[in-house]
Amino acid sequence: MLCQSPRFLHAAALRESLYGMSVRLGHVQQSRNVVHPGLVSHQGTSNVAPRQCPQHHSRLSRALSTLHDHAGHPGQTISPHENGTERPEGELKGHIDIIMGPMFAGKTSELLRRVEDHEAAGRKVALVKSSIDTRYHSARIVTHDGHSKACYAAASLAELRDCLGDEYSSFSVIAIDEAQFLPDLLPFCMHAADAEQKHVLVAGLDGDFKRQRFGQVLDLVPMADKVTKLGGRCAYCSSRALFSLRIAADERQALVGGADKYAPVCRRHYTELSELRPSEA
Ligand SMILES: Nc1ncnc2c1ncn2[C@@H]1O[C@H](COP(=O)(O)OP(=O)(O)O)[C@@H](O)[C@H]1O
Ligand SMILES: Cc1cn([C@H]2C[C@H](O)[C@@H](COP(=O)(O)O)O2)c(=O)[nH]c1=O
Repeated sequence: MLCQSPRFLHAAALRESLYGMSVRLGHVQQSRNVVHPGLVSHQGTSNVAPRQCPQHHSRLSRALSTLHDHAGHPGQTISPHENGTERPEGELKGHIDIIMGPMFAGKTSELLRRVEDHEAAGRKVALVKSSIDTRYHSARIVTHDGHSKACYAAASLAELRDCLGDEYSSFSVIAIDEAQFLPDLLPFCMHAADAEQKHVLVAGLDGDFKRQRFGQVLDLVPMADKVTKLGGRCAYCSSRALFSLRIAADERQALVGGADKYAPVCRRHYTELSELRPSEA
């Protein structure tokens, strides 16, 4: 099977694409269909001898040989199975999906929906939340409208891994809720997706009540395959809620709570009401 991942590109195709790139830059010297500087005949012929630029040629050769070493030899393909990670045909490959947004936007509901889809497809899912979140239940993920599912609760993702022991490798999907509270979110997810080829689902707040970065959720965005930003319904009008307004007089970034301490708000109500927030005594 020819894997679509750039890492496993057929080495010959890789060479071709590099030549193509260099042609556009006018740097290629020894392709049969290159007319220097950077003109390619559609017939694949040229009556102009390609001009050699030793400096560029050796740089390109070095780059190609490095890629060659990593991508295999011409005519050879590398399948992901050859890197020592056995995965049955049709299984998922490394992937990171982020579901973010303010409180009450439906992040947990969406996470549980995707978990159920994976389970229905026969994949084994480890569902975990930060153990800081004890709002509704210590060992269940519970949505604000009462849906719930049993989960692991851990202070960190390293702790989850230790707790699962040898069983960890049997999970092809890791689903994480309340991701903003997990201190090792970024390294764990990168390793799980890049090295272990797991499908990682992450749900969490992108910003805190001050609209500042919260934990490592935003750091994961450049690593993600898919990012979904959900919005809720403003508690004070019918507009889309983008932010979490803290009603409680507490300035600490981490303050576990629900509708007793927070309300989902639109931009206008966030701006107006956050100025009126009671401050700590
Ligand atoms: N102020 C609120 N108090 C309680 N439940 C709410 C409130 N606003 C919305 N909800 C309900 O919560 C659901 C979303 O819950 P959930 O998936 O747990 O959201 P999130 O994980 O983004 O906080 C909504 O579909 C809605 O039914
Ligand atoms: C905005 C904000 C929230 N929190 C806490 C409050 C809740 O316990 C969770 C978010 O839960 P949800 O599933 O997204 O509803 O985070 C906080 O500690 N600090 C904040 O600024």
